[in-house]
Amino acid sequence: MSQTPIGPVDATTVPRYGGPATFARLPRLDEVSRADVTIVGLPFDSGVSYRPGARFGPGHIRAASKLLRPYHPGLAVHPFGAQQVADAGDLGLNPFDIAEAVAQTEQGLRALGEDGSTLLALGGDHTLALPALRALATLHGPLAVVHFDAHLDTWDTYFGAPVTHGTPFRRASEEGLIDLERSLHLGIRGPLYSARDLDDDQALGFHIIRADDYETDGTARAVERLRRRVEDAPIYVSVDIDVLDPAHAPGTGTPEAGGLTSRELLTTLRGLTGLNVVGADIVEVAPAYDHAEITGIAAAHVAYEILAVLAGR
Ligand SMILES: N=C(N)NCCCC(=O)O
Ligand SMILES: [Zn+2]
Ligand SMILES: [Zn+2]
Repeated sequence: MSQTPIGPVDATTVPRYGGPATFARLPRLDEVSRADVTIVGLPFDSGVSYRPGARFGPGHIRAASKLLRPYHPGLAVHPFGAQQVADAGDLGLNPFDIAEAVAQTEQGLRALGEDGSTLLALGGDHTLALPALRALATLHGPLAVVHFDAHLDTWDTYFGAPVTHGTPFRRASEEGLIDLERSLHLGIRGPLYSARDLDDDQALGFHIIRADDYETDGTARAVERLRRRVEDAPIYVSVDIDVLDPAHAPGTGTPEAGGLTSRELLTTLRGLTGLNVVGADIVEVAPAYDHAEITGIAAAHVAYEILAVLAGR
């Protein structure tokens, strides 16, 4: 990075509730010559199996990100100062054709990432992890997927449909986009269709750190297991906000009781410091079910935590 990054609008000059509608009031991508990290919205929710509304996620996360400050004390970094972060706005995705929206996402992300910029995508539903992995695997080869979710998302089909928000990691596994020796789910819990769901997931090769494991073993142990699993592989971080307990994230489409606290999630993400994160998404934020921006704030802080990890590179 040769120039000083352009950071957020100064909150001592322009109050936080005003200013640009970009993530954290950062510059738009067209206002900087190049971004080290590009934030992009993916407003699409035609792949959901229950409550719709995640198409409004990107705007909600941006609105809830206005209070983020420039210094991250936990990691002693300036997430917006150590690197140029910019907001590319939203991709235009067809709401009536999943296959086309998935193709548009892959193409859009590939275009944004081709200059080496690290992508942080704001969903949108979890279907979008599939085109994101397609785009990034072309650049990096098979990726270690660090997947935070209540759900496995390795189911086969819904109503015969292969590309949905419950199936992205099955399809991506079949396509060879995932390093299945280095991938894991964290926060898994709740009712399944049958015990076979877990067998199928294990047969693909995923490891699981369950929500219950946080209760019995604590967050530090989860971080230890996570780091041992991924080693130095290129990592794709996928955060389905329903990994959080509905008390910490009510604004989502398929909520499950007994989830992580936002503190457990943020601390685990911080544990990715020093690892090779090459891309990330935050998905399933459905603002119509949110209250007092609880879910939006959690998602904005998840993004900030990931940016802080990237700033440490
Ligand atoms: N990816 C999310 N959020 N949910 C998947 C749930 C699929 C189901 O309805 O069983
Ligand atoms: Zn989920
Ligand atoms: Zn999911």
